[in-house]
Amino acid sequence: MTYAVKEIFYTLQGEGAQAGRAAVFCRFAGCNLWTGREQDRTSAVCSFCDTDFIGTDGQNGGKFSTALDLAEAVARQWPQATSGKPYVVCTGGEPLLQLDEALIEAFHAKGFEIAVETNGTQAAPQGLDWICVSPKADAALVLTRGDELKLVFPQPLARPEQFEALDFQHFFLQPMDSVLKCQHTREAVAYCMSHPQWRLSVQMHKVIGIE
Ligand SMILES: C[S@@+](CC[C@H](N)C(=O)[O-])C[C@H]1O[C@@H](n2cnc3c(N)ncnc32)[C@H](O)[C@@H]1O
Ligand SMILES: Nc1nc2[nH]cc(C(=O)O)c2c(=O)[nH]1
Ligand code: SF4
Ligand SMILES: [Mg+2]
Repeated sequence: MTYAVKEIFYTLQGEGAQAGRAAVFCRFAGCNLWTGREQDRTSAVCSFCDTDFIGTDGQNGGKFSTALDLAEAVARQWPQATSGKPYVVCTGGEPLLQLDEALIEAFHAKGFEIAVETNGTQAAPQGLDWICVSPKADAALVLTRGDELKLVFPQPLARPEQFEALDFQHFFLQPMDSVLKCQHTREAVAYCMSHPQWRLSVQMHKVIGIE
């Protein structure tokens, strides 16, 4: 299996229950809900994406012909001789189009705890340590259990009530980043205050200006 990776970088997780934790981000190229091209955005199933996931031309990106090659490239970004469990966040694009059990084994063999950020339209392979599902209106949800459900808000056709009974430990609303971000944030705050099952996820990395 060849893995197409847009970029690999070391930063702090900016979102959800693990926000503030040091992590290597492995951003896979490609998504099943948008081509990534601006001219296709309005007709895409997912039209609010904040990420460039086309191609393999980002920092440390490339095509990796084996799971070991990719795991080594990720491990090179983790600081040497530190305390704390190495942590990799697999994202994209849609990581579950590519992340397979061979790669999970290779990351584990390098000592990594493995998280995934997924749109929930694909089944997850065995062995992941942290599953964050972010459902999208108009895309059938296949992955209905995990560690956190992080709903970009508001999506008129994907309301929090549709997901509140699913099997997740944490439920987050993440204000949709767009020209209306401030309004979306106020609406998410109001929803969390009236529905305390839900917590607010502010995209911390954007606030503090890190990757
Ligand atoms: C770029 S996606 C990649 C992973 C996967 N395809 C997914 O959608 O979960 C990473 C996270 O950013 C969120 N996201 C994407 N665009 C956003 C936006 N405009 N505002 C807030 N969150 C956004 C997604 O919902 C997801 O939780
Ligand atoms: N710092 C930081 N945290 C993140 N959490 C999820 C991200 C993503 O794009 O999947 C992301 C990201 O791009 N940067
Ligand atoms: S599913 Fe994720 S990567 Fe794909 S377009 Fe939507 S937010 Fe972006
Ligand atoms: Mg991001």
